[in-house]
Amino acid sequence: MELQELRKRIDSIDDQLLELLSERMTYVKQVGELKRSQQTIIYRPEREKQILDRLDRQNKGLLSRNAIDAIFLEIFAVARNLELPERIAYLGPEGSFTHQAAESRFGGMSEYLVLPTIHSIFESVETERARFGVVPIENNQEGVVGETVDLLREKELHIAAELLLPIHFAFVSQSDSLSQIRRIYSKDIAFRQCSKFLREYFEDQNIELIPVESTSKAAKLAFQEPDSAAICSHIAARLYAVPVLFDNINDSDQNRTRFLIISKNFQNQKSHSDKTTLIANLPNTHRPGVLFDFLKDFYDRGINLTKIESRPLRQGSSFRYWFLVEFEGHYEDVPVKEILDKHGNNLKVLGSYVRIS
Ligand SMILES: O=C(O)C(=O)C[C@]1(C(=O)O)C=C[C@@H](O)C=C1
Repeated sequence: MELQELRKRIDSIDDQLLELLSERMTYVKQVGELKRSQQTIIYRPEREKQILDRLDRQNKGLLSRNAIDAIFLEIFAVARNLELPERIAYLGPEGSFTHQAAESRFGGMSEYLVLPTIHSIFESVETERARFGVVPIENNQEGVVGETVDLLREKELHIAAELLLPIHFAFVSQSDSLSQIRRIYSKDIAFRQCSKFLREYFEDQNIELIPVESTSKAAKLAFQEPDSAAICSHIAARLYAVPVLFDNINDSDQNRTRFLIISKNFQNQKSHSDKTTLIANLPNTHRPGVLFDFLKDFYDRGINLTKIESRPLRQGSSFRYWFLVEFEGHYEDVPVKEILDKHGNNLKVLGSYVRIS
């Protein structure tokens, strides 16, 4: 087929897509009105997951699961905006991986509040300046983000969803040739995680590696100084319009960060694969068997634990701990309810949500 004919067909399909999307949005608007009259929650991650799973099962064409997710998550984000525009706070600066994570779930059209600390994200959600907050909780190479875990215990907020972002670094520069590059900006940790690439391409050159506070600042500097380069996220490269010379330069392809979407007064309905996060303040943990007995309650009911993290109680000079516990299942599942009833006041459920990790 000729190019012109191919484009004519694409145009005709786009017209149909637009019409269908508009029709979809008329129903979405009605859902929004229903939800407003019943005062229920707009964001329903478990419903979105159900749609994505169904489309994936039905899919016979060229689109991969990732492609379907990307397209439809953007449609859901537009739909939620139509139902009720909701502000989302994320840990900045703009161009950070948390920004990339927030956009992957809430789309390009949402209103964002960029805040400088994890504490300020929790506060903005607590005071309802933002409906949702996006914070990192752990990286599979570097471990847990202690501040997030501690604030989950301190504040009365809930977990609405989790999301996983592959941490892919890009090498960006205005310069056409590597030999013209004099300096590379990035965060310390990014230099560490891209050491093979740096060795391979820059070992023999006299290049300065300059650590800065964020990879987005690095991208900005690379934009301002043509004889420099930056190692940064895709979103930062796009934000500052610095050309990507090499993509995915990280040593390990397995580097992933897990983020939480936090909210006030949020409860998810059950889906087929949920995860629950809770805080356990067990009394007398210095005595033998206290933690063992608690964990045995999960074992006895065949509940799979996915994470346990101990954090200091910060009571006087003692070494005592509380625990962040995560497991497969929903807080409304009978075996989970039994555990919650048994340990009552010692547990605080932060939420059950669609399991991704
Ligand atoms: O089904 C709903 O509850 C909707 O609000 C519709 C819709 C969608 O676009 O399909 C939008 C937002 C929700 O997060 C889930 C699904």
